[in-house]
This record gives sequence, C-alpha cells and structure tokens, in this order.
Amino acid sequence: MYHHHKNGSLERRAQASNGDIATTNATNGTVGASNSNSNSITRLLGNPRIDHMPDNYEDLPLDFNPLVFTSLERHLPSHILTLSRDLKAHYMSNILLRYLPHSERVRMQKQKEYRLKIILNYPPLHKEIYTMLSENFFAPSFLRAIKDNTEASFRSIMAEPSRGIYTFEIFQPHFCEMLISEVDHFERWVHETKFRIMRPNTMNQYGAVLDDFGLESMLDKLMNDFIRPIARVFFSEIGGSTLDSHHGFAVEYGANRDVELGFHVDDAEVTLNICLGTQFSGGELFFRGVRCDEHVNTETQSGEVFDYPHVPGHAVLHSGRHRHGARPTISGNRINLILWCRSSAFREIKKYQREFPSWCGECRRKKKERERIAVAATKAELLKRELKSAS
Ligand SMILES: O=C(O)CCC(=O)C(=O)O
Ligand SMILES: [Fe+2]
Repeated sequence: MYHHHKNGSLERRAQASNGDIATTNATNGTVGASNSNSNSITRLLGNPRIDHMPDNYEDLPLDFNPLVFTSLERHLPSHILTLSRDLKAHYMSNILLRYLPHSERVRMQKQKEYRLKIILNYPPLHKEIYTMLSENFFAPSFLRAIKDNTEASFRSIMAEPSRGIYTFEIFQPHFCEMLISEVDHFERWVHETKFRIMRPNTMNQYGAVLDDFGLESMLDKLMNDFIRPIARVFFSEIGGSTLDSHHGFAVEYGANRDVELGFHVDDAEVTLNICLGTQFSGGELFFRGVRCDEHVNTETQSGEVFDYPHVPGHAVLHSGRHRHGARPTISGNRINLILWCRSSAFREIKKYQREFPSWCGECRRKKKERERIAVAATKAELLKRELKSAS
C-alpha cells in the first residue's frame, strides 16, 4: 500500500501477506514432493478419482483455500484417503507447503507459532465473541438482507454515497461494546505481560491484529458467509466472489493512540471498515478514487472526492484500491474493525492481464479521452471530405 500526506506520494500499507498461493499443478503421472529425507510418503495420484466424493474443508483452520483441499483429495493415495478429515488435511497441507518458496514457508510457520503462543496464554474476556453467533452480532436488517441474498435486498439496507463505496448498519451496539472491551483487555494483557506484539501494519503505532489472539475463525466466517455474498454482487470485477483470505485488525485513535491515518491503498481486494465506537469527533474517512498500480499517484478528479463521517455500528465497504485515509480524531476515542479481504484467484489472474483495468478511474479517464480524440478526428476527416466534394 502507498501512503502520502497532503503532498508526498502514496504509501503502501505494508503488512506481511497472508500466504496465498496458486494451486498446485498436477501433471500426468505421479507428483512426487521433492523432499530428500522422505522418500515416497507424500505421493499423489496423477489422475483424479472422478468417482470419489471429497470432504468439505471449509470449517477447518487451514493455511490454504479449502477448495484446494477438496480438489486435491481426489489425488490422494488410498491409504490416506481412508483417514480422518483432519489427518487428510494435515497430509495435504504438508504437500502444499512444499510448493511455497522457503521464505514464505518460514513466515507461515513463524506466524503459526506466534499465534499459538498468544492463544495459549491470553485469557479471553468475552468467550462468546470467538464463535460466530449471527443473531447476537448483527443488526436485524443486515441479517435479513443476507438471508435474502439478492442485489435488491442488499441495496435496501445500503447507501452508495459515492461510486463504489457502500455503507450500511452491520453490528448491534452490544456486540460493538464487547469487541471494544475485548481489544482493551488484550492490550492491557500485552502491557502487563510485556508481550511483544506485532501491530496491524506499518502505518499504525497502536491497534491489534484480531486474527492473532483467537478471532481468526470468527472473522473468516464473517468474510465467507456475510461479506463475500455482498462483494460477489458489487465487486465481482475485482475478485469479490472469490475472496478467500483475510487480515482482520482493530485501529485505535484518540488520546494516547494514533491520531490519523495517511493517504493509502489497502493490501486487499475488498475492505470492510466497521466503526465500533465510542464517542469521538473528527476521524472522517476521505476517499480519492480507485486506482490500479500504475496510476496510484495520479491526480484526483472532482467526482472522486468523497468524505465519510464514521457512525458506530455502521460499515463501509470499498475496493482496497480505493485511495483513502482517515482525518485526525479531534476528541474522544475511535476504534474500528478493519477486515482486508483478499482473493488469491484474482491476484493470480491479474498477473496475466495486459488490458487496462476498467475499475481504475484513471484508466477509464484515459480510455474516454482516447475515444474523444478518435471521434473528433473522424469528424474532422468527414468534414474535410464533405468540403472537398462540395467544391
Ligand atoms: O481509520 C479508519 O477508519 C481507516 C483505517 C484504514 O483505512 C486501514 O486500516 O486500512
Ligand atoms: Fe485502509
């Protein structure tokens, strides 16, 4: 991500990526894992068992997209196929890990150990927020819209105050309070035990990664069951229907906290930003148009300027490439839950796309400009011919 204050250039909000990978390539014949100290234990069948019905892995905490596991299961040797789902998942994880670069594998392993160390030691304050209980978490209007699962039902609870920016009520006040006190409780525990934690990203001094202290699976459910259905409708051209990993964290502003957040784009296809509270003034989000990598620092067009004042319990859903920042929180405290939702499929496809992306405001503007010039040239040419034949 890129970040700039008033005059500099945009900063990239750096955060170690979540470890998405491309699916493995099954060749014909046997795919042997290249590990010198295990001869033949991890061998896959080259041809899938078409008649085998694979397990569903969506509810397991896995390092890779559950769909990869479902596909890969058809390639398992028979002595593995009969094992429990957990063991099969473990076996397949080991295979998949070998397709990652060494550095990525090390990073994932370190993250796992880090999270485990926290989870084994940190005593949660509100156990009830660690598993998704939609009736207790969400505003009734939001739940109804998700249940209906149509564009019309989503539109009925949403505003789109500026192109590509959707706002709606999402959380019940009570749930916001519990989340805030859980984050406070965690911060206090960190302080008291002198535990060295990692901040959500390079731009925040404060705030906590919710995924690190036990909320990962709850947030995964939030993304899969509640946000992806919406993103599928409104962000389909930027991978909204294939969101498959997330980075979930809380940002805190006010006295003894961060003050503001500079201009940046997120390391996300789709960003969910929910204000949890409490009492504050200032802290507005400012948006300045969607940009592709190439145009991230280009000028803002007048139609792209949009400011949004946060409302507790309400969410803003936007493209991660929508350039934005947060104004200083002038008084009080503001705490927001941020869920960066990513699509490994979209990122993979993007690598091979040569055409201009239609979702970039600058690419669109340039294309229009080219069209305008072409039309003007054609008109001029026609006029010239008319004049010629008239004379
Ligand atoms: O403070 C906010 O509401 C914005 C936070 C944000 O943009 C981010 O964390 O990526
Ligand atoms: Fe952001």
